[in-house]
Amino acid sequence: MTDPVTLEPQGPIGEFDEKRAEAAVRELLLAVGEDPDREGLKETPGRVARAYKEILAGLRQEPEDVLTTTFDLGHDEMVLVKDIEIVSLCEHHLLPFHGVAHVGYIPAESGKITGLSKLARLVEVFARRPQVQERLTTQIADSLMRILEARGAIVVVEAEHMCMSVRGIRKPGAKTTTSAVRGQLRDASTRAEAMSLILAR
Ligand SMILES: Nc1nc2c(ncn2[C@@H]2O[C@H](COP(=O)(O)OP(=O)(O)OP(=O)(O)O)[C@@H](O)[C@H]2O)c(=O)[nH]1
Ligand SMILES: [Zn+2]
Repeated sequence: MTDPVTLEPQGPIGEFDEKRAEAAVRELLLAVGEDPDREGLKETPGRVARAYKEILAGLRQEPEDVLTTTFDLGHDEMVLVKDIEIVSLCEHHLLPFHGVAHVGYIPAESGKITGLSKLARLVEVFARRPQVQERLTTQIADSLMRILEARGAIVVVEAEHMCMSVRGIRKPGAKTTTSAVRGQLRDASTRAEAMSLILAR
């Protein structure tokens, strides 16, 4: 039998259906044996729905939406922004993973540069989606190459996954590091320079 929920109007792809999220949270509370109508939980489905809307806002954004401001500064050497805090949602368990991203690129020959804050905004676009850390890392690097026509890109993400610390194997503090290196940053010496800047404290 077809699930009646799937027959409801879907709206445009990517639209967040707050009512549906609310109903799902109410259902989850029932499934765990709670009473969603008790005083303390009455507002919870609505709160959780709004929280997910915020945490998953990147689903309704494209990298092109944020890498908008570009200047021609004639700077053709590496630009690196370190320690951009990230909170994302592991797509396997819908539990957060959090840590930092380091994002660097070598601008296009033309000197096309973006604002520094836009690099952090780019990270947010991809972090605020159901993710795996590897895909988050490569999507950021690939967007820099494609949209800024960068000659090289390097992205390193270090994160702790709640699905590894609060459940399952329960290893709080374990950090996962992923990297994506593109274009000229694959050259051994350029890559080594970038990594030493990233690792410097
Ligand atoms: N590669 C990768 N794995 C992830 C990420 N986030 C979570 N995982 C892993 O996804 C895997 C899912 O494994 P399953 O065996 O299907 O699920 P599970 O039974 O909940 O696994 P355990 O966590 O080992 O209890 C786990 O090993 C998680 O640690 C990520 O960003 N990247
Ligand atoms: Zn997980």
